[in-house]
Amino acid sequence: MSPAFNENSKQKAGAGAFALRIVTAREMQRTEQLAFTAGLDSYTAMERAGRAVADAILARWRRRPVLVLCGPGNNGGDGYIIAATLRAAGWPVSVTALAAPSSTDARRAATGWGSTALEPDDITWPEAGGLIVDALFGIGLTRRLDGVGANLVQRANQCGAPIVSVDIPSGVHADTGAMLGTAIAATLTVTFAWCKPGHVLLPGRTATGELVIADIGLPAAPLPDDLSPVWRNTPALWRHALPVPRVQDHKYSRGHLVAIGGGVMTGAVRLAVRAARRAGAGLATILAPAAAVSVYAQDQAGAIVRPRPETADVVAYLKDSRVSAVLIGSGLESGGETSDLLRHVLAARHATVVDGGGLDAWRDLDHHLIAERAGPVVLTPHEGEFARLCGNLGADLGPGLGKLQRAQAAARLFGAVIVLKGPDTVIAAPDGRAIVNGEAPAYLATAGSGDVLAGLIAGLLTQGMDAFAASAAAVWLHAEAARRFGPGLLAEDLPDLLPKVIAELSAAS
Ligand SMILES: NC(=O)C1=CN([C@@H]2O[C@H](COP(=O)(O)OP(=O)(O)OC[C@H]3O[C@@H](n4cnc5c(N)ncnc54)[C@H](OP(=O)(O)O)[C@@H]3O)[C@@H](O)[C@H]2O)[C@@H](O)CC1
Ligand SMILES: [K+]
Repeated sequence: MSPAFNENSKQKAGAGAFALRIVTAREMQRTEQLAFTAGLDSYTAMERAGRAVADAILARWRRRPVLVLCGPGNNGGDGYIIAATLRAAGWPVSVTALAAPSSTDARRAATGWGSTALEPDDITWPEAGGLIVDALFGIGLTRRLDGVGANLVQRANQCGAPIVSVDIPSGVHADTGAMLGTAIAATLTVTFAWCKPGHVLLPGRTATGELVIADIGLPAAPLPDDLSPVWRNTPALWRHALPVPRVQDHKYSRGHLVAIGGGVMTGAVRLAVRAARRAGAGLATILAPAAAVSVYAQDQAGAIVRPRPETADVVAYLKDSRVSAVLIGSGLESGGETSDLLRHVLAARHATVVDGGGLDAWRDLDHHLIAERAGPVVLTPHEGEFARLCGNLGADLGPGLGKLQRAQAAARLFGAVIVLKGPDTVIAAPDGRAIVNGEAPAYLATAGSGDVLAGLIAGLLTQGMDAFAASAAAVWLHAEAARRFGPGLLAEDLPDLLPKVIAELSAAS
């Protein structure tokens, strides 16, 4: 397993993995408190935060009229520092205050700004050639925006000037990415120390625009022990674990994947198996209903296709010690036969990817079978499948449970890696680790692309890669292949794009 996935302190981690962390608002606040206890002055932190935002603005825009919207908390405090810094750089700056500053540091920053703050009714909104700084609410936002605050957000979004958000667009929930009533649509967001879930999960990711993560000297003390192990998905986390064939390898030692083929929707497993083979699986065998054998056999000359007239044939085949992973569910109907097959597949104790119809079958499994199985399991639901799989999972944790927390809860419940798919796919492990993939291109919203992903995960698993790392790697490779192809992408295109993406990663490591 990657050391990056285990890091829990700055000392233990490579700087790269450390910087990729995603922390909740509460974790950020605790990190901040530890730093203050260790001697960091809280106003110094605010000054650094404000200057970091002002620097990002000065690096991107030439002198122009700027309106700074300040809220009552420390986010507003940052806003007064930004206003004073831009004024000192010669910019025409005006400030409006939603309410008087409510913290000691924010009051001090407002005093430092020194000039009058406009009443919201007296604002002259900048045009496209101006700039707005959104310092209304940061990670301390707890309630829905309404009244004057909501009105300021809407007017700012409508006025046509680019908006720079301080820490997070006001109105976005830092832990879930949800919009609390309404939210700023930023061109640029400057956050501090680490990214928050709200920057990478939709709709917060769209509201964030370009994201800059500024170093303001935090953490300045050892991290809280129980900081949740969550990262943004990039190759730094798993590149070193990608399988590379050794000189003595043969097809079985490179990994033998068995895919359970369906009788009608044969395309799913054909796509999946091609992706697995392109990812390096030495051999793929499709166990297909007798009537569909010729369809599978005509598609890929290099894959083995065997009939499976009875479930017993599958059971016997999976006893072969040369099988190293199983893919079940792609193109299978939910219901009796699939449930029966899934029970037998799990009993065979291989690493297993469960997709499509297999996910409904998983829901109906006896829980002792889930607990007793030995092989690692990856479940790959999209939101609809997740809702059927998990029902109101997490409802007891509060109404605002986000995608990240839902995936983590499901992974713990099932003891399986969950790949909760979408434009902001979350990969969660049973031990609480999670990775958010924030960069999937919309071209992936096409039939069959989920089958390719399931096959790609299975292809990496079958070569011995850890289930969590294999899932994160597959999600990233899948998105990168799609990004390179661009418009007109078909799921059929994806498998053959993989070798180049993988080769470039391997060459760069
Ligand atoms: N983390 C760091 O390292 C550093 C963080 N820094 C900065 O501090 C920010 C966090 O500051 P923060 O904790 O004061 O919270 P913030 O976001 O200003 O909001 C709290 C205020 O809003 C109010 N309020 C809440 N919801 C509301 C609503 N719907 N409608 C109306 N009001 C509402 C709430 O009122 P209350 O709930 O108390 O009644 C309170 O007055 C952080 O994002 C970053 O910018 C840097 O300065 C230094 C380093
Ligand atoms: K903000």
